[in-house]
Amino acid sequence: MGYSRMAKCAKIKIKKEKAVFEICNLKFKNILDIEALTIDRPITCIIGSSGSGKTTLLKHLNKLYTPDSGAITYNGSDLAEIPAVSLRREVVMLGQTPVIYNGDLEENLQIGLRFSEKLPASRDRLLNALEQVKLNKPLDDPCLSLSGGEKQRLCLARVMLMDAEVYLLDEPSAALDKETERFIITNLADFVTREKKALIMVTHSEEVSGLYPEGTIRIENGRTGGYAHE
Ligand SMILES: Nc1ncnc2c1ncn2[C@@H]1O[C@H](COP(=O)(O)OP(=O)(O)OP(=O)(O)O)[C@@H](O)[C@H]1O
Repeated sequence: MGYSRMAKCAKIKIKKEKAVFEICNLKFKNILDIEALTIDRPITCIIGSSGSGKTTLLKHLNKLYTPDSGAITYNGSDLAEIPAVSLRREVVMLGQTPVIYNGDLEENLQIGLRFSEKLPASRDRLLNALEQVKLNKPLDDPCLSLSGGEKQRLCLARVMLMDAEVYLLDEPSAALDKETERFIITNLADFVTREKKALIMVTHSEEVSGLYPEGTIRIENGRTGGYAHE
């Protein structure tokens, strides 16, 4: 990227305590065209109509997609220079479709830690994670018979165990009723705030984005003007 384009973005950069992601002149196919975006609040909700590019943006933050042009930095380092495996130890993503493996709840909870070469969690931590997502099932219960919402909650518990710095969640409450949604999202938000981590979630739920008006970013036709309350 030319120096002048970076300088232009630097000028409009908003100084905050900790900039998590900064995006500058990102173009991707005809889907995203983001001139400048800083994502630096503890809780960020990405909203916008279907097909507007929300998931595509989230995938860029996890290096599942690479911009055609432009740059993304994570805490000041160019994402292009960070190996995907290292990034994903700190920045974990939960996609729209819950992925459940053969086996019981315990195996499904531990597998995220195993994939990222972290130590297994104790039984107490596993039970606590299930409590956080309101899933009252024994650890040795098989998973394949869980309902859609239960599978989604199990996957949420799995990522919460990862002790990441940033959680990227794509419609984490899509399969949940309103009461469970509120319980789980506020629990998650309390957890990331308490632990000084960041939560970036794509959501269609006005109940969820309504809880965090200052953290809401609207994206339409692949473009965004940043946080609604700058
Ligand atoms: N790798 C890709 N190649 C080509 N087109 C893609 C690719 N990924 C997504 N798209 C298209 O880009 C557009 C934006 O998709 P995206 O999944 O980011 O939307 P979204 O805002 O998350 O939508 P929804 O709310 O329905 O989940 C869609 O038209 C989609 O078909």
